[in-house]
Amino acid sequence: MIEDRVETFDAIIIGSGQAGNPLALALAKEKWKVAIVEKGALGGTCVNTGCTPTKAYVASARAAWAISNAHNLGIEVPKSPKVNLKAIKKRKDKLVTDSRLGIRKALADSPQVTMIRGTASFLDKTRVKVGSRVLKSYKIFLNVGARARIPEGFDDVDYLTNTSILQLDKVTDNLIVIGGSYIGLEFAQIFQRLGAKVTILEMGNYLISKEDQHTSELVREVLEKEGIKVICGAKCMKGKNKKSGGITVTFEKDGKEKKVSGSHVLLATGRIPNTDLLKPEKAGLIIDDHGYVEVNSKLVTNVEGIYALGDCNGEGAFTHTSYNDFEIMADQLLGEKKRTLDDRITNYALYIDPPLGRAGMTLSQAKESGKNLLFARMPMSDISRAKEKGETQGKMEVIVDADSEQILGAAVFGTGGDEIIGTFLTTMYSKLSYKTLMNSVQTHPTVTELIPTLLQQLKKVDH
Ligand SMILES: Cc1cc2nc3c(=O)[nH]c(=O)nc-3n(C[C@H](O)[C@H](O)[C@H](O)COP(=O)(O)OP(=O)(O)OC[C@H]3O[C@@H](n4cnc5c(N)ncnc54)[C@H](O)[C@@H]3O)c2cc1C
Ligand SMILES: NC(=O)c1ccc[n+]([C@@H]2O[C@H](COP(=O)([O-])OP(=O)(O)OC[C@H]3O[C@@H](n4cnc5c(N)ncnc54)[C@H](O)[C@@H]3O)[C@@H](O)[C@H]2O)c1
Repeated sequence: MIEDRVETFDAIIIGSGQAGNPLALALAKEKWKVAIVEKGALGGTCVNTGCTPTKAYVASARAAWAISNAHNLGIEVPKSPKVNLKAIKKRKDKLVTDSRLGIRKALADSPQVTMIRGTASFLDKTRVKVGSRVLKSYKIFLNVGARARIPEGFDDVDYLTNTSILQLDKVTDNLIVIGGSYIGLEFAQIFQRLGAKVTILEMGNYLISKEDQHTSELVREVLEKEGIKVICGAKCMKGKNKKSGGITVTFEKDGKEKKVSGSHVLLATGRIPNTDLLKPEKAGLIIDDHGYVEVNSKLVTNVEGIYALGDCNGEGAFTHTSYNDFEIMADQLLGEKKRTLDDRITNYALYIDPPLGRAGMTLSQAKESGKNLLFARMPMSDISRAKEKGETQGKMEVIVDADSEQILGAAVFGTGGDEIIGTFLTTMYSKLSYKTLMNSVQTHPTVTELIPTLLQQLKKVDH
């Protein structure tokens, strides 16, 4: 009888991602008996195939770029740098392994936590199957993340994804990147800087289409200046392995069929949530058309006792949003029950170099809100610190609600943009008037010291 074999827990967590691990530890600390189920490597996407490895590669690519461009700062480098992808990968693998081992140790050190390896799927709304084991709980937390979406027409091709490209130990000759958004642009610049010839094919008319067109055009300029070929309005239809090696991609542009060939192709065409593996219908869970589990602002699904956190709930697709889901969940279960998704202000960075830091609304989104707006923009080329560094590409801009005086959104695309954006974000979370920031004295010489100057230039926006 199945009931004889059932193992019962106070909580079952499916997925050892950016929300699952801290939640397991927080619940265990309060003496809950917790099972955490993981089918792959501990730490999920961020640690193994996402943020950590890509940002390690961004650092190596930046070093290669700095050496190639050192003559601009008066340093003569005798010959072009030699890139050793094996060594770059080894450094990345150590960072990943250290992080993974840290998670394994933290979970193993907690006697209240049982780690179960395998793929979990629902039997019903309180029971989950993992191999031959059956687990039961009245509280089940889904943190199953997402995987690369493979578009139709590429099934029979030797394509790369964010996972397999990180296993290469030789830089590709010609890399075709399909998808001009976060994943595509970061890998495109990494590989171009490491010595590959890169072509980006993007279906939309602009790169990173979630941003304002002005930002998108500046990003394109930066990438093209480094030698990356960008083709927008290119819907990729299929790929074909060439007999002589390499791959040909067929795409449609302006109603015409075109082809481009390369030694490798990276599919960066979005992500699909791993909810299909859960057999969610057996628990009666509502899954939307894109595969996300629907949740309310407290992360509760339509089924009592089942919660969804991280990328799989469609409420954010970043490590910090997944971790914030953990914080909300912990507060709802163990704390003051005050934190919800409604408190979160959108923010992220695109880690090309220079990075794009973003907080809150874009200008187009702000215009759609119907509010009275103030807006200011300043090119990085006006900023002393950027000139001194010889890194003057990009801009800084801010949008303010003219009535409440609160900052609605900001973008810092330029040297240090991923860190500087935090100044705007903190002001937004503090609900301060922009004038507080405008009247602050910032350290010289920094890019941040120009934020007060930027705010002095705010002008009314005509809708
Ligand atoms: C290339 C790349 C770069 C990125 N860079 C950044 C960045 O710089 N900054 C940033 O904020 N975000 C970045 N992200 C996004 C970030 O990695 C994710 O948003 C983050 O990892 C949150 O994921 P999660 O917690 O929802 O789940 P994940 O970390 O994806 O974990 C889900 C886990 O669940 C497991 N699982 C799935 N189904 C089952 C099942 N049925 N049974 C058992 N286990 C299961 C999976 O194996 C996985 O380990 C990047 C993503 C990619 C792909
Ligand atoms: N810096 C970061 O924080 C970071 C970095 C990487 C990834 N991420 C996360 O990962 C998520 C996924 O990123 P992503 O870039 O894969 O997905 P995305 O959904 O943002 O972009 C996919 C792109 O592929 C294009 N595309 C789709 N099919 C195509 C086709 N057939 N031909 C040509 N173009 C096509 C789309 O138009 C789109 O621009 C992001 O939402 C982000 O949250 C974050």
